Amino acid sequence: MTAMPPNKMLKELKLNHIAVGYQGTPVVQDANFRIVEGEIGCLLGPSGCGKSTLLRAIAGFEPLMAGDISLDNEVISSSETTVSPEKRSIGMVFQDIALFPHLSIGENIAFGLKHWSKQEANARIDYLLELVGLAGYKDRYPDSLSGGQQQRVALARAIAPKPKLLLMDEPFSGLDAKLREELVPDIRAILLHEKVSAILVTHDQAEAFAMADRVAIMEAGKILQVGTPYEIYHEPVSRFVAMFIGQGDFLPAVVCGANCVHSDLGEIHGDMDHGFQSGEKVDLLVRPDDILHDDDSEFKGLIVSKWFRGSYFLYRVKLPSGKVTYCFASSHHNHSIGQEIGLTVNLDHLVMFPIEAKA
Ligand SMILES: Nc1ncnc2c1ncn2[C@@H]1O[C@H](COP(=O)(O)OP(=O)(O)OP(=O)(O)O)[C@@H](O)[C@H]1O
Repeated sequence: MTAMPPNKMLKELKLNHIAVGYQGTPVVQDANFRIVEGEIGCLLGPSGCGKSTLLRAIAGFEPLMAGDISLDNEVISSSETTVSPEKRSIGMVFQDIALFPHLSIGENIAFGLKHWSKQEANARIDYLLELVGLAGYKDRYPDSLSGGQQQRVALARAIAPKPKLLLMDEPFSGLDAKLREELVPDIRAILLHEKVSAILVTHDQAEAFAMADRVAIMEAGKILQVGTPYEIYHEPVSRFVAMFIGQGDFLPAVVCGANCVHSDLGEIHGDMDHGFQSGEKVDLLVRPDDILHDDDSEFKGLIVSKWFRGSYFLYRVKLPSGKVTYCFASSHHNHSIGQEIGLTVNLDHLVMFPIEAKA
């Protein structure tokens, strides 16, 4: 396979305090985000929070009400100017794959290569088909391909003209869970190989974490936090982010030192200063993997519900205080609802929030 790296790699895409909306009403406000060379970003949030609107603004389909977007230091959108989508060197992949049904796979990929010589375009098509694992499919038609194969072709078509940036709006949501799980790391590997920077829109946390280097969590038109998947999961800046990402519970707790907190789980010592004052009342975030089943532990919980997840059990356990949390157990520890089991607390990174004032 002849490697053909993109000529025009993105250096930086920067969203600077942008507002976007419809009919004069902003639906995204004060959004800041950036991705750099070879990076895959993600806009993650619940339905209706404004992810697609933001993506459409980056693509140039929606004008800005405030702020600006720059691509390699050139402003491509502001409240005064919107460089047209076709002049942005940005490719797009959508949920509804939208391959041209009357064109062969090769012709679909050739669609954005009209200005290329026939020889160069053919070489590019062969190269991309091999890259996406569909060598030999050039003369087939879209309806003879599976959903996953069609999405690979859509990716090949979008990156064929070597865009600086690829925008993907829920590209996997039409595919079944197993296929999605297989396809996501493949697509990430292809983008990294081709050094194409990309932004993915999704409401699926697992997809975001598997795909992206940098994730922006959105709620109601605002970006609440930007970070690596690890930071977002382990260092959420708000209750919303903590609860939107993964499972967990808040336990009432009292601070007992710079890295210490006392809760229904006993006294826990974290691995760094949490910034709260001794004596302060807080809510402590407890994730399923923070509490492990341990036959030898004196600390007990009563199983109130359970899920078999193949390689492990996830239990909901009632603590002696009456609070309920999650607990992990390996898959051969199959206990019944109503049974008491030993628990070990495995929590060294303390995530806490001030107690919310009751209305
Ligand atoms: N063309 C439009 N005209 C008016 N309002 C719109 C338009 N498109 C979207 N909206 C509104 O803007 C808000 C954000 O929509 P958007 O599609 O950006 O959200 P999203 O996070 O991508 O949602 P989903 O995950 O459901 O696709 C919603 O309240 C939506 O109703």
